Amino acid sequence: MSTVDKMLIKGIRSFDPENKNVVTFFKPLTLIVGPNGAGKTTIIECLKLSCTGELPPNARSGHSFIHDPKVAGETETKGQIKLRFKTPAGKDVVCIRSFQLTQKASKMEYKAIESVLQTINPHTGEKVCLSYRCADMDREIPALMGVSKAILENVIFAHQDDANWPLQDPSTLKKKFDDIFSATRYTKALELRESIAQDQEKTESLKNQMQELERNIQDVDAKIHHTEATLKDLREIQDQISTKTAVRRTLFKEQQKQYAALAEENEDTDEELKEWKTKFEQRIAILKNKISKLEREMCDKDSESSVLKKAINEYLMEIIKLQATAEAHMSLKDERDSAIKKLFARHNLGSLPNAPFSNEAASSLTNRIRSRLTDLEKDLDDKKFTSENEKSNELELKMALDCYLGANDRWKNIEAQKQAKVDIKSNILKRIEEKENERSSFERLISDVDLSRIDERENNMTNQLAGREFESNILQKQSEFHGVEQKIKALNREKDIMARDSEDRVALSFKKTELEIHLKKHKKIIDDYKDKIRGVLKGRLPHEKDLKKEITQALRHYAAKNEND
Ligand SMILES: Nc1ncnc2c1ncn2[C@@H]1O[C@H](COP(=O)(O)OP(=O)(O)OP(=O)(O)O)[C@@H](O)[C@H]1O
Repeated sequence: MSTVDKMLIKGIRSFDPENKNVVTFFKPLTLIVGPNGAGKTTIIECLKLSCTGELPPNARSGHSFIHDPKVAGETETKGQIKLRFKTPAGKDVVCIRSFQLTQKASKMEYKAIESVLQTINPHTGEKVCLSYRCADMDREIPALMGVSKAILENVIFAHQDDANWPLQDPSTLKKKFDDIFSATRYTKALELRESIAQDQEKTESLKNQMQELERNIQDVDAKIHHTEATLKDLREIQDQISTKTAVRRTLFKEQQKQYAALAEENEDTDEELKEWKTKFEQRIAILKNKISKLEREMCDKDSESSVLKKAINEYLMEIIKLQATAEAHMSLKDERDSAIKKLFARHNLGSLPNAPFSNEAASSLTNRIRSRLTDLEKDLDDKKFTSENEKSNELELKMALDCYLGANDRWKNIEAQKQAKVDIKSNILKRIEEKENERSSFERLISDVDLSRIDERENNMTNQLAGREFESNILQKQSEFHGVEQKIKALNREKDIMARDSEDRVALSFKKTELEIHLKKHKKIIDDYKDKIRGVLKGRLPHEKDLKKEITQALRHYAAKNEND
């Protein structure tokens, strides 16, 4: 069962818009007691409005339901109802509805501002706020409470002004009852149920029909497949028949033709025909042999013809080449003739026969040209001789010119050097002049200085210096310095001696280690020899002074033994 826990009222009827007025509802019963005009009816009205969204009958479309702004001394009042209830499942839900009443110039304006539902997320424990349109909220809360809106409105939170609704006209009363008992919905549900049942029946029968049809379709499909396969086979057979018929027809036609071609009907016996057949076959074999032989011959002829074709081509190429050389020869001949003509014309060598010249004519003309050429060469040699003389003169002239040019260059160089030296000299003279000017200026400055005063100051200074006994101090410091130098020298000598000592010590330590190594080696050698002697003298080691004697005895003994052996 759904229960209402708490309600907050602000700015509704006589409830102050500034203060939060909270009403807590107790179980199993809450009594609301108060004087007239205290606000009891307002609490019920707020409960009803929260749950159903329905304003009370006397609210004048909300204008008189919200706290009057005139009473509050404002132009606008805001009202709020916050209702906390538990759903039948025990879930806490808070429903918040806010309103606003504004005093405009001529009239009041009522507005429902917002409708919010607050729930608590069971997983996180956080508040979840959902904003709703008023109409949606009015449907949502009765659904959450599990009580119909008509019961909430007309039974649970029935307003005192509407308390006589059971006495209203029958149509209104019926409607209310229908709403309360959800009669229309019930009839609708019944109708719906009936129609669903009918639909289900129809669906069942349709399903059955469908299954039957599917089965039929499957049968038909199978039949179609079977028929298709048969049809395919029949088509193949039909194709085969048509080809066979065509073959038969052609064969028949051929037979007919052969039959028509026969002059007369052969009346030979089978044996004769067989003999004729063998002969025919032999003849065919001979003919085949001939054909193959002819084919081979044809091949040979083909190869021969290809060789000949190649040769023809080569000859043709040669002919073309020869034609080209003949043409070139003719053009050379023309050139020769024109050259002869030109030479004859240039050197006035006489008359010429008509062109083209024959080879003999050309050679005689060439001889004439050659003789003319030899004459010209002779002339040339003569002229060359005279020109050589001229050349020697030219050479002399050239040498003289070269000498002149060289001398001219040298003169120019010397001139340039001379000019440079003149410039340097003028610079030096300038600097000398400047230095002389400087000197004269310094001399003038010195002449301006008072020499007598400077001398006097110098004398004073020397006197002061003499009074301070610098000389004796310098001598003393010099002797001290000498003494320190002596000490340093002595220390250096000592240092050298110590360095030499340390070197000697290092060398000594090296020698000691060497000595130890030698001693060890020596001892080892002695031990080895002692072992050997023990081995020879059967484990006996004689005293050092008898050692030599014993060894010589042993050696002799061994030598004698060896000789005897
Ligand atoms: N719009 C309004 N603004 C301010 N106050 C209003 C408004 N409308 C009604 N009131 C005041 O609210 C009070 C009405 O309260 P309500 O009728 O709830 O009281 P009650 O306790 O039910 O009284 P009763 O016992 O007579 O039924 C009145 O005092 C009325 O003057």
